[in-house]
Amino acid sequence: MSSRRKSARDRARRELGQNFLVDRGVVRRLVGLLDPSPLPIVELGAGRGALTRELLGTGRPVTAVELDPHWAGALRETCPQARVVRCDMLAFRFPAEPHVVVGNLPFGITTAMTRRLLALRGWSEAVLLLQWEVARKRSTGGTMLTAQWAPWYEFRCCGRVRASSFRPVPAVDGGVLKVHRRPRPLLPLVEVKRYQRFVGAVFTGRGRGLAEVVRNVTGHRLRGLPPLPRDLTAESWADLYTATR
Ligand SMILES: C[S@@+](CC[C@H](N)C(=O)[O-])C[C@H]1O[C@@H](n2cnc3c(N)ncnc32)[C@H](O)[C@@H]1O
Repeated sequence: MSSRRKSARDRARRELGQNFLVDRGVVRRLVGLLDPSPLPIVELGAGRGALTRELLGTGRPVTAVELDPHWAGALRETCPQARVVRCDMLAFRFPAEPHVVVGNLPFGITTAMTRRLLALRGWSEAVLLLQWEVARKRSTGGTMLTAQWAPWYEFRCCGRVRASSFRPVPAVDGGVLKVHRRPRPLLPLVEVKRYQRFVGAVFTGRGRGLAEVVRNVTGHRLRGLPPLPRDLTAESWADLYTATR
């Protein structure tokens, strides 16, 4: 490879968060986390196709989304059974029919992509490989984003992935976040905007402890609240919202 092409590849690797999975065990683990179903799979950031090949092995239709023209072209050759779409995952038009989502996401856009996914309606489960700390916090309700969607989704951390499982090796370990759309949401979807404003106000509100914050935000004096917003379960967020509307 010429040095010009090599430096263009190096730049893409950095700018597009190209840390490719090289551990087959991790690849199998990720695909094994999908619930058994015939639903088509959308893979976000397919890269060299380590996950794509394993996903195709399930026999389900696979759409592989990849922004880098080099790897999108290579995927068309190496994974001809997949539908390869070269585009930005943040602008990709997700299928209208039911599907599931899998992705080893580029670390730089994990929050933006997770936010976008949560606002979409067509998928039923997502298996996402993120930075370990992000996967851990999202699954424990410790982030505002998780709390804002908890009545409609279940978030579960499915373990850590060592940095040595990627090439090049990233600075931090990865973590697997599995998100399920709740078949029976804890609040009706029409409440989503109002509920999310409420959670935002509680997370950023003034006061010593959750009870005081809730009183400042809503005027309601409630007993028995845990000390911090992150201590609330999805059910308690929904109950708190209902009790203070
Ligand atoms: C962490 S790598 C994962 C690659 C492959 N799935 C694997 O596990 O080895 C992330 C991939 O997402 C691609 N990517 C980065 N930004 C993207 C974007 N905005 N839209 C689509 N793909 C993107 C990168 O080019 C890279 O191939």
